[in-house]
Amino acid sequence: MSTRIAFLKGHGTENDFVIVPDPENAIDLPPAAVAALCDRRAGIGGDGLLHVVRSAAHPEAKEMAAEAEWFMDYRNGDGSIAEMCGNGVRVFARYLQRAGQVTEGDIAVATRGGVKRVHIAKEGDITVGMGKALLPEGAITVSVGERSWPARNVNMGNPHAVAFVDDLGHAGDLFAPPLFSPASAYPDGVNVEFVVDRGPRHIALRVHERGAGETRSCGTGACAVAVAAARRDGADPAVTRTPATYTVDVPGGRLVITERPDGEIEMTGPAVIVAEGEIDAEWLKTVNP
Ligand SMILES: N[C@@H](CCC[C@H](N)C(=O)O)C(=O)O
Repeated sequence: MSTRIAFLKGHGTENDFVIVPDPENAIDLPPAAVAALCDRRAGIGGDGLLHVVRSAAHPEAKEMAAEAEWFMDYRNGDGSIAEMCGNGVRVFARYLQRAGQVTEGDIAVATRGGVKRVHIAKEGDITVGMGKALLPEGAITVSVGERSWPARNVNMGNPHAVAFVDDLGHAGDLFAPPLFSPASAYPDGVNVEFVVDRGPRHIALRVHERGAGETRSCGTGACAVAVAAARRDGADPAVTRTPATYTVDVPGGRLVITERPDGEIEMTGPAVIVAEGEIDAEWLKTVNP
């Protein structure tokens, strides 16, 4: 392996990522190396890492290679693996565009949550087909300190608990993960969203992400809260045959989410590459001996 490894840094509504292009899947990135790269003091810093690999070169993506040339091997900032990242997939597409691997228009990206269709507009935002939400039945409770709320279980490929609150400040500092019950609802942990109304079909959230802590945005989380809000508001596009669009304000910006009558969810938002550089492979070896 060369002594320098290329990286880029990007964000989508301030959900920020270290991007490691590795078309042939030649770079060893165990959890400790990912956590070190995402460390905001001793590393580059990021909520997560986007390992950019050709689908054909990755054992988890080979079967998607005919449909999608590139695989988003997404990792959380603590090194754990997640099924899907909505902001990440937009940033991933922006990277491919900047690298000349794709042009504007429609592309497909393989993820652990399946192949996602991405539209890169000529200027500005990127739209992702996020698939359908699953809404498992069962009462969920989310707690922070002395406060508890009923929550909606929404699966966007990854798990979410959505709690409507009176005030986003009631979620406290979110330094520790919110508690949830029953534990059996989320055997692999959960992303927790706290939501308030801002106006008709306009909501705002704070999120505590599994594997990252409180972040400035979560794309799958924004989709989960839009679906939970729609059901609460009596808007089920499958029943009304009318798309439901929600504007979701996150601490780092704004996402627009539309659920169509067939259940497919589209998310539109920005994706920005802010820097590129080189990782010292010798340093990486010290955190990944
Ligand atoms: N920030 C992401 C979600 C990343 C994965 C999540 N932390 C998990 O573990 O499920 C997004 O924009 O969707």
